[in-house]
Amino acid sequence: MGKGKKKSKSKQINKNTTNPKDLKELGNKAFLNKLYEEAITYYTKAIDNAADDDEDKHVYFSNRAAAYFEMKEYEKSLEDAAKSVEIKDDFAKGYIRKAQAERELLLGEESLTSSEKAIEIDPDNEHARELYEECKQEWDDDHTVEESNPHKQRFNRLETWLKEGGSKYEKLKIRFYNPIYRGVHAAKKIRAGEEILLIPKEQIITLEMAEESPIGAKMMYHNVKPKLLSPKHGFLATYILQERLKGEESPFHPFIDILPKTFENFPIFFTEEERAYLEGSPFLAQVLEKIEDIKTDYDLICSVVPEYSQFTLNEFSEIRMMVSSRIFGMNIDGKKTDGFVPMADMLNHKRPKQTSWTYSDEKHGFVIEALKDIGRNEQVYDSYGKKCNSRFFLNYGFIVENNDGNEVPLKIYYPESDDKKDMKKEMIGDLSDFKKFRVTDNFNEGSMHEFMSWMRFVEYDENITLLIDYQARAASQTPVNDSDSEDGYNDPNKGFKAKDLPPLSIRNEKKVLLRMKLEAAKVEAGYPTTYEEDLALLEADEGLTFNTRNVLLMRSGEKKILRHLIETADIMLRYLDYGLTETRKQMKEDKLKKDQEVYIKKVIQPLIKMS
Ligand SMILES: C[S@@+](CC[C@H](N)C(=O)[O-])C[C@H]1O[C@@H](n2cnc3c(N)ncnc32)[C@H](O)[C@@H]1O
Repeated sequence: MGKGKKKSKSKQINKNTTNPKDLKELGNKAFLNKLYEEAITYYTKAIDNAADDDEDKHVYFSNRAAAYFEMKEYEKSLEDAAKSVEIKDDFAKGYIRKAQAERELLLGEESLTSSEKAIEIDPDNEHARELYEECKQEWDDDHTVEESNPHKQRFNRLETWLKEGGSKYEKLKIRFYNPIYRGVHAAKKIRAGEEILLIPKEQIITLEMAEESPIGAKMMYHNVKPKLLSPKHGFLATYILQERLKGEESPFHPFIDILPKTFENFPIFFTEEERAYLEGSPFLAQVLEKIEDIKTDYDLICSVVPEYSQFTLNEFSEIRMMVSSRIFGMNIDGKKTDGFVPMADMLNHKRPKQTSWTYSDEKHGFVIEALKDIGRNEQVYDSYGKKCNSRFFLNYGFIVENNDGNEVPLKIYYPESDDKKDMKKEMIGDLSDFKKFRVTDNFNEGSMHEFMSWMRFVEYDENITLLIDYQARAASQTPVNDSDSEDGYNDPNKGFKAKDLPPLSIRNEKKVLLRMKLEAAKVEAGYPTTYEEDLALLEADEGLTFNTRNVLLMRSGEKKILRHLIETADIMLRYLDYGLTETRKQMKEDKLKKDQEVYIKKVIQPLIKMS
């Protein structure tokens, strides 16, 4: 390419020149000014006018390759770069341009060879070396699993099927991290707002298809749907089980063939030894409940459709979990449905949201759009949402480290000694003895406000008229969502939900904090190991498997929340004994977490002022 000092020379060149070298200079000048089309015109004229023995002919092609590259016309760029090295086969720059164009055209192997050739010719060429290293890294990362691996071959067949069926995802590629764990990466730089995937409706498996399948239709006939605990999962699992039996006869065979075949990472399939790691964790009950729920659904289906027993409970359970880890909820042609979307289901989870998906009636397919720029080779994620690790673990078989969506279930009963509990139950129109919460380690969250409000309610043993006043106020002030209401306000009995109670008194708040500490400590005491011991086990990482490590991450996450509740209760109980000035002074001295500071300002200080 023309260097700076040549620029001034080209200024004097007549634009109508026919001299190839001058035309090349004019082309270079246009190129430097980013006038690529103009540059191409000059280089083309240089090529056309060049004599057979023109010693610069390979440069004209190579420069035009560079201009085409800038215009993202990679095929033309490759053609010119190839021509340039055909003319002069020891031209390193030509090989660099060839490698660059090949890389953009996703010809990984070719770009590796071309960049290697450029280094061979010019070992000191930094640019060639850099390019080669990038191409090599990309190639290695794209080929952790050999082409001959059956998993890889199945995937190649899926891609052929998808593309022949009209799916479009030119900027995406699949990477295998191991034969069974895969993810989607950017094959090229992706810009925010770009549509990166389109899967036509015909390649989507929907709930309706499952309901119309031979066994699905029988299930519908026997009215199983409303009785199933997880109807959509049950029907979609049934569809996959049937199609799997058809083998290559199934129109969805290429998709069904790439679905996971092992499910050991899902807690419901843990061995006794792995399950022992869950001792004391409230999560264990969720795992057992899930096993029971799946069995209940399976037994129900078998009882009305006897041929269902051709599938074992274990097969049903596996596919049922596979469904929950890959299902999409969509609206197709105005109808809400659920289903499998090949390729879209290959995106792994990460927050914050980097892509967004929807079914587009207009495009007649499922589309994914990038919300941010995504660099070449970066992994492309889908956010499965802010969820507690118990949900990720149970339904998807993985754990998010440092997850800010973690929760611990707590059941809070009215105290045995509460002689006003019947009145309270009536007041809120809920006769149950307890309420279930999922507490978090952030008192600023809405769910924690509800929790604290309920604690205040059940622990309140002072002047009951105060609660009655809240009920009356809530009933008269809460606008309804409910369209049945004529005056736009709630039914008086529905107004008070015990979830919007502000701090009531220092005495009540102290009882709340003590109770919170007690409940958290009760759960904590159920684990055979402490939080610190779990952290040490994770740190040492000796003999941990993927699953046992996940359990440790899971249960230590629960303990972290419990610790926060206990620690916050201790701090707040101390603050409730201070005067207002002292709270301010102490806040400066204590190392408080953000939510604890807010709690002091919003709860403790107003209570002290009130007293
Ligand atoms: C919708 S699929 C994604 C594609 C999947 N990786 C595959 O190879 O088929 C969901 C499954 O991917 C895995 N997965 C997704 N996100 C993950 C993450 N952030 N960490 C670990 N595993 C993840 C889990 O096994 C999960 O059940």
